[in-house]
Amino acid sequence: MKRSVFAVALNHGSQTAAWDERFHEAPYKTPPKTPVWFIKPRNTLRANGDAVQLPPQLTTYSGGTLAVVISKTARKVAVGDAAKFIAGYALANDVSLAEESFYRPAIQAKCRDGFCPIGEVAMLEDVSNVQILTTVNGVERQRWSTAELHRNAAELIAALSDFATLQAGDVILLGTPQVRVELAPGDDVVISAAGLPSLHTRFTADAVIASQPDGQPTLFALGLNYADHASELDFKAPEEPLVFIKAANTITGDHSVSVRPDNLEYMHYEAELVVVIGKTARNVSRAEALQYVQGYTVCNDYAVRDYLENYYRPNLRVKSRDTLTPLLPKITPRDAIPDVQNLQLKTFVNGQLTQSGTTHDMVFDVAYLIEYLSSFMTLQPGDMIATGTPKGLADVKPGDEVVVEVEGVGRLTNRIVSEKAFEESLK
Ligand SMILES: O=C(O)C[C@H](/C=C/C(=O)C(=O)O)C(=O)O
Ligand SMILES: [Mg+2]
Repeated sequence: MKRSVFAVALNHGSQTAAWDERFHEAPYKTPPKTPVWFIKPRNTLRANGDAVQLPPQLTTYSGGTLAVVISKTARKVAVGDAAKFIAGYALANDVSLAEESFYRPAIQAKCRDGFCPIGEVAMLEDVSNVQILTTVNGVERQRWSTAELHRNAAELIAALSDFATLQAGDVILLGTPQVRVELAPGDDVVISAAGLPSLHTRFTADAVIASQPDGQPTLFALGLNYADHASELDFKAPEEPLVFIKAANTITGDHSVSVRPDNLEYMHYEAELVVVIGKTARNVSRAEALQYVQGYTVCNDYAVRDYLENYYRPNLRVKSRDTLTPLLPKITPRDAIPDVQNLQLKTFVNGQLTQSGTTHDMVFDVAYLIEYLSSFMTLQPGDMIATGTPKGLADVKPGDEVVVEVEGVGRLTNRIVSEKAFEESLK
């Protein structure tokens, strides 16, 4: 079962209380209006009883929480109907480094190997006031209640399924308090709650051979990885890769439709080269990185900028919407591309060339991105990296035909439809 694991930050009252003053200042400007989603990619997933290696020299925290498991396809679910889409609940551990900022996605803090152990599923009738208990080596270190959460499981299912269709087996972690439990090598951590199987994880300094994760291949994407695109958005080029993750629900195919939500100011295309990982990669050097590439393909990393909030920006509601990541199914083998940093990227809207750039202008090149990501997480065959888009964005409207092209790799065509027309087509 290839599941996606979503999580929400700032959903516990103690977090928003602790950060409230900061959230009224730059770069946040205002407290979050919508759930602050993030993804726990498959390299983070572990089962009950698995050991997890603590990253050396980094203070790491346990984040015991409750997870809701989806029972069947859930699309635009009303809060009152959410119970029909719940298979049960599980205890989980949102393991994390300290979060110094919520502005940009916290990939290094949240997505390291083993940073999401999830226990066995069981049904609970009432989760409005579940006591989540964390013990370390048999001593109680944290106790909190789901009654302290801003949004409950039903509200989170409704909010997420409004833009991302959920599948059976998908999981949502409901959040954690501001104060977390610091971990040390050798710690035996047990997360427990009445009516649910406990979750036991042993944290170690030693290298751990992990079980094969059962999650969806990870789709990484890069923000501002072309200096000219950064400048057209009034940003400086980033000093380290601005990585975000897109969930499987957003991917669609060639000659598909992409839905432009109604009542929008601005939805733009983004022609991008996509790297497909071919071999398990961990701590890979830049010099050897391309040996871990299976090949390349093309995506259109659409963005609905109306929905941008300055929390884990670009947030999932902008970048992980259903149908807004057309991806060419054909993978061009690595050896068919002599120099991946010398490829033309183009976008045509209704036959007119509207975007043109070259992979030579990437701020962080393909080999460096593999070295960077594999330095703190294990990349698996099938994982993909959408490497960013150059200057030349423009709004697209229903009826537009959008073609994105990467020299030597392929052309990807799709058509924009309005949300109204798309919903009509589903009836
Ligand atoms: O505005 C931002 O935070 C950057 C964000 C993502 C950019 C890309 O996906 C890219 O540069 O390819 C955005 O523009 O939504
Ligand atoms: Mg992009």
